[in-house]
Amino acid sequence: MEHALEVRAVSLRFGGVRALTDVSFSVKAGELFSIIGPNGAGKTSIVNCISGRYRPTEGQLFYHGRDITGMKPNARAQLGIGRTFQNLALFHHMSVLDNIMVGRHHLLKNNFLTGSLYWLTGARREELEHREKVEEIIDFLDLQSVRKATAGTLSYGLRKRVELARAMALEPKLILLDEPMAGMNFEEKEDMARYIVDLNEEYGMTVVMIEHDMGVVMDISHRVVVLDFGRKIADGDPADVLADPHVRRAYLGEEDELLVDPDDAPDHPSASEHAA
Ligand SMILES: Nc1ncnc2c1ncn2[C@@H]1O[C@H](COP(=O)(O)OP(=O)(O)OP(=O)(O)O)[C@@H](O)[C@H]1O
Repeated sequence: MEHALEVRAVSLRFGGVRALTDVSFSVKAGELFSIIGPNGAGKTSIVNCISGRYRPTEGQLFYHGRDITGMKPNARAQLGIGRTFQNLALFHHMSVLDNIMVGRHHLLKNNFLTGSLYWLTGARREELEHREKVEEIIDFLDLQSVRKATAGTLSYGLRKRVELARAMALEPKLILLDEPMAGMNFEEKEDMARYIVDLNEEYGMTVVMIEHDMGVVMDISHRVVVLDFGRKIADGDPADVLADPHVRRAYLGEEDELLVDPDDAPDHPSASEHAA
């Protein structure tokens, strides 16, 4: 499988704070890949480096073999890298439909200059195509009943779903999800997990997700990377990562968060066998 993303020896400093130190990992095209780690481990920092919000102090990033280290976020979005944010970034006064349409602006070929020639140019056809795509996403994420609602009036779980819809509207090949299930109740999490699996499987999107809910991460991820104090301490398939003694130690004191016992996960050695 081709690498969709390669993070090569990335370090990031904010003054004296070392948010990331020499982090390397790669994500294969079509993978559902998760980034985990205790609070302050550097998860959002690495996602911001991938999306272009932050520029690494050292190291390089490659997207399908192309060096994107110095590229602006917009240029990365045009290449097919989409994202959602930890804190919702919706236009609260706008409808669900319009919020999703905003997600397509990178794909608009016609602008206000050609807008005056609306009926003569391809602008009308283009708008219809965009509408169709938006309707497809609304169906996929079961947002029909709220499509005209003002985004700010929706429940938190629904707003997270609209944010996912807006990120999907860009038709990314790689989607970065920053805590897509944070603040959700059990049912909302189950729904969101299903949508994420479906967009990976049905749309073939490569998914890179930060998520704190270990049960969900271990359930749906193909591979996992673990950060601690800005350094990578493990990566591999979920069962191996759970059984890794470094990972278990990193979560000591947060043991309640490591909800899945490695002995319950299928087809892997126990922590003690692994350590032996
Ligand atoms: N803009 C910034 N300026 C200064 N320090 C920052 C900035 N962003 C992150 N940091 C620091 O970098 C480190 C890693 O933060 P980051 O937000 O990436 O961690 P995280 O794993 O996403 O944490 P959480 O799970 O709490 O969201 C922390 O020490 C944080 O305080």
